[in-house]
Amino acid sequence: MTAATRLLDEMCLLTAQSLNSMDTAEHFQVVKMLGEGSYGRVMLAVHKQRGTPMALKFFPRESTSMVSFLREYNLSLSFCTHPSLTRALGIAYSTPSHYVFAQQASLFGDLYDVIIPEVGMEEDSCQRVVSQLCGALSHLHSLGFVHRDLKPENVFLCDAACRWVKLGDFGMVKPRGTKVPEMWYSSPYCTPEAEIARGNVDCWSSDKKGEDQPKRVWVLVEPCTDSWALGILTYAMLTGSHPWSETASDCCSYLKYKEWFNSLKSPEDELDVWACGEEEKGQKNHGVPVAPQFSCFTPLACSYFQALLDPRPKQRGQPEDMLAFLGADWIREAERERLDQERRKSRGAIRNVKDLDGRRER
Ligand SMILES: Nc1ncnc2c1ncn2[C@@H]1O[C@H](COP(=O)(O)OP(=O)(O)OP(=O)(O)O)[C@@H](O)[C@H]1O
Repeated sequence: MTAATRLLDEMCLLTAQSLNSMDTAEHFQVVKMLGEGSYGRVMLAVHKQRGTPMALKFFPRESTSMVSFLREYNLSLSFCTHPSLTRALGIAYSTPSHYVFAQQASLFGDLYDVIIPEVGMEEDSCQRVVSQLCGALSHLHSLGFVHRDLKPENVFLCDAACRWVKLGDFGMVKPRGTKVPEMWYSSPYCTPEAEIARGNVDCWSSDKKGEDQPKRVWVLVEPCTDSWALGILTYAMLTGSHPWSETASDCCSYLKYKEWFNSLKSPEDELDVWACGEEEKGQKNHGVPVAPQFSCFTPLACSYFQALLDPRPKQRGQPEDMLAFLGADWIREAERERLDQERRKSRGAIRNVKDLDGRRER
């Protein structure tokens, strides 16, 4: 346990004693909804006396434990001091139906809104986001916390061009080394190591009555979970799609990726492969061509993805190491022209969809 995680526990105990009940309308004018997730609704509000804008996050009391509410609030208040982390504002209270805390409001939506399906976003913007997220994650990791829920919906925008973004939603954050039950879910964001908990034959055991029960697999929380998610999120930003539909040993596109990954046996091999020409590459790469879903990327970007999307958790690259990959091209020139054209075409179409439907479904 780090000093920071001990302090977080202490602060939760102290704030539990001083959480007041309050009527939102007494102090705030609620302006509009900023977003909604599975745990809470977030409203833009203005302080009635001071005029200060803020995001109020409402957690229904019937489905939220006070402990998890206080952990999210105190973590955001005291440890999210990095400019790319969403900080709480020192206001927390309860109403008869909700627990509520106030956070800095990001007024330009979240990353989900700017990633155009099958097209992605501009490479420059993507690299700006990666650079900021590397800082935000490194900050959390250095304090001993792991975010565990990095995805487009949790990256909030402070301007339209992603010059300033903030990672938010700290509901899944856990101290590094905490024992948690491993969960597999059908998503590319799920790490390969979670497949052990997929409900496959190996994971089932018989209970006393001889009936099959899913066997819980306990694992330790590690920062490499965030590294994996950063790799998938970067792919989504650059292409508007995912490299595979689920990280599972029976998913064809994931298998193709693994075959390509395994063909690069050593770091020296890897450098050799990226240094040589297109034709040579197939041979040097032990005859395994680049996995098709990565063929639009430059060698530099391929190395970036292979570092973060390493199926071996212990060898996976850390966010702070990824800064070295920024600044040069990630998308091959021919592919970039096609994506630019698509982006110009789809801008109007996306606006129409949003105008008609409001917020897209998650
Ligand atoms: N501080 C903020 N400023 C602006 N928008 C925000 C802020 N916090 C949240 N949002 C918006 O509200 C949405 C839901 O918020 P959040 O992810 O915190 O809720 P959640 O219920 O914990 O979500 P999840 O289902 O991902 O766990 C976000 O995707 C974002 O669009």
